[in-house]
Amino acid sequence: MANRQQPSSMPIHKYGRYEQVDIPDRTWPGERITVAPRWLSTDLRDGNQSLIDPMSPERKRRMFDQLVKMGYKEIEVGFPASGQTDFDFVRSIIEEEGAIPEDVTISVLTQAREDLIERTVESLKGARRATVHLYNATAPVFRRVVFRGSKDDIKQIAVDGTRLVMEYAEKLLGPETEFGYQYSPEIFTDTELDFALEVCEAVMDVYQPGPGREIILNLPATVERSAPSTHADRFEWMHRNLSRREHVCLSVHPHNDRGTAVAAAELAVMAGADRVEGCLFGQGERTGNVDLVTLGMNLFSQGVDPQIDFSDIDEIRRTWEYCNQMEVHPRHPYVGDLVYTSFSGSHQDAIKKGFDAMEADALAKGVTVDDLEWAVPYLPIDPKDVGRSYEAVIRVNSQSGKGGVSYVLKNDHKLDLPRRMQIEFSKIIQARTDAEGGEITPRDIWAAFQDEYLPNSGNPWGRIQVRNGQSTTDNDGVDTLTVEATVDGADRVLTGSGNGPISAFFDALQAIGIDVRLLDYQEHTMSEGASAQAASYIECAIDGQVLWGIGIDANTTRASLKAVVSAVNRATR
Ligand SMILES: CC(=O)SCCNC(=O)CCNC(=O)[C@H](O)C(C)(C)COP(=O)(O)OP(=O)(O)OC[C@H]1O[C@@H](n2cnc3c(N)ncnc32)[C@H](O)[C@@H]1OP(=O)(O)O
Ligand SMILES: CC(C)C(=O)C(=O)O
Ligand SMILES: [Mg+2]
Repeated sequence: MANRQQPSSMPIHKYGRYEQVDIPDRTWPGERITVAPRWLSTDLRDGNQSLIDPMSPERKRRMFDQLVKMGYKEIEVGFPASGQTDFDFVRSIIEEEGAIPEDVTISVLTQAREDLIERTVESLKGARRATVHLYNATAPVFRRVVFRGSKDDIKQIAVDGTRLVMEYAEKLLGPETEFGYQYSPEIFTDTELDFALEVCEAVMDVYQPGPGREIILNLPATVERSAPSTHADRFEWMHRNLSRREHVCLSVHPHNDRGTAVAAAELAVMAGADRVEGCLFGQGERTGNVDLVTLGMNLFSQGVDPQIDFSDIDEIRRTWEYCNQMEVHPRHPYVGDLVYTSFSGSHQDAIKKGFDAMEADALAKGVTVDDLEWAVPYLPIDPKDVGRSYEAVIRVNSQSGKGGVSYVLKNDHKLDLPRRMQIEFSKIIQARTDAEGGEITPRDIWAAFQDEYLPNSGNPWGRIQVRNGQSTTDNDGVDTLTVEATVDGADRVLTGSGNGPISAFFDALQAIGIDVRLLDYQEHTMSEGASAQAASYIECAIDGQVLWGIGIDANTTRASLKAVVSAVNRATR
């Protein structure tokens, strides 16, 4: 087919191309992530600084406790020199016995300005483990517009800032504090690579990382501008060229301006990054920081332990929504309201078959479904693993087919409809969703099913209602059936004989002018144990119409007779 697209009127001349990196022997495409990187949550700093209404101390504390509970061991808790609120929050968690677990390191951000550095270090007094994180922008436009200085001037800001952090840490923090240092060349992604390296080296010359003295070099995509592959190339280049690499924790800090922060983080880890900074559900400046939940769950879905507990994702989401006063989008990966739900017919069909196949495999292997590798089409993970139920997995509207409707009946009512009956009932539901629009709930599907096939339960309709039946079998295997029934409102006793109760019943119906021929018959138990109910499904040709009926009863013979009545009544409805 010819491409008929036309040039747009968009002002494309305003934007330049992002430079590629010349690294033809790149190795990252062949790497796999087999262990979780170190995580740092910056929800309380980058996330908080981008809120219309920054978190109150109480909200900050709720978020901090949630992050600790999930297993984050590095948490950026604020920008203490920004004002009293952040400073007091840092003091409050340090001063409250046990608020910061022994193995959790808090970190705080500061600009490279002496007064701010002093205040920042002061906020950490008495902390068990604390990192000061210093940043200054290094990209050309920032050098020219913000700092109005040369490359050397900008490098000097980083060098002086690092020296000041060390001096104030020495002066203000006691031996009880295990002190760490992090430097970020802000706007790394727009900084010339050799200059970013030069600044990082100069910072290291001051800080002198070495055995037992790690430095965290965090290379932020402050504004995401490149493809994740180019970002990865830049990381591989830094990873290869940094000196003292074994004493450097190389950290990635993607923002999501192009919507590819998750990919950028993953490829950066493949390219050598040891650590990822981000926020839950992608909160953060503009389009957000990289989403730590998606990253962690992506590992989980590949069989890699994220070392973070997402098993109650709705609880995490509720806390996040409360603290940020924002809502998670219904399509947000792993957590949105609709992400484990299929409306469309072919998806539902495949999901239902997937669940059935998992059950059958588990049965055949003598294990539980949870012991098997997850293999349900259209569901990348088992919703149960994040605390979701299967209730919302399939929802039915006009785009749905037999798979969805029969999934609801099987899941909610233990009725495993034969395939042709699924098709028959699905048409009934389809007619309704087409006529009324919107979604039909599982409760309404069940009401429609009862009304269509089980009219005797609470809603008697149809020509025949059976009350009692007795059958006897003679020595030749001929069944004689006597049934007490109401036929067209009058009490009748029907008798017939055949080579089984169903054919005997057909014979009895023949006597009152109803011609029934058996086409298919299936049954299954609905539960285990002595009081188990059985479901019988019968497909009949009745006076020229082909119809299904269903009967449910603890006795399989009664269930099959009820199924015949269900079909016969439907034929004359
Ligand atoms: C990418 C990021 O997310 S970076 C983190 C951003 N977060 C925040 O800014 C939240 C907290 N910040 C604040 O509350 C305020 O900015 C404060 C209190 C820290 C400082 O406020 P102010 O003193 O009014 O300065 P302001 O923030 O406007 O900074 C501008 C000045 O700092 C300089 N500056 C900016 N960043 C840095 C830096 N990292 N290191 C050194 N100087 C810096 C600018 O060049 C400018 O200097 P000038 O006044 O000489 O032109
Ligand atoms: C302070 C730095 C790390 C930052 O948040 C950014 O550049 O996005
Ligand atoms: Mg940021």
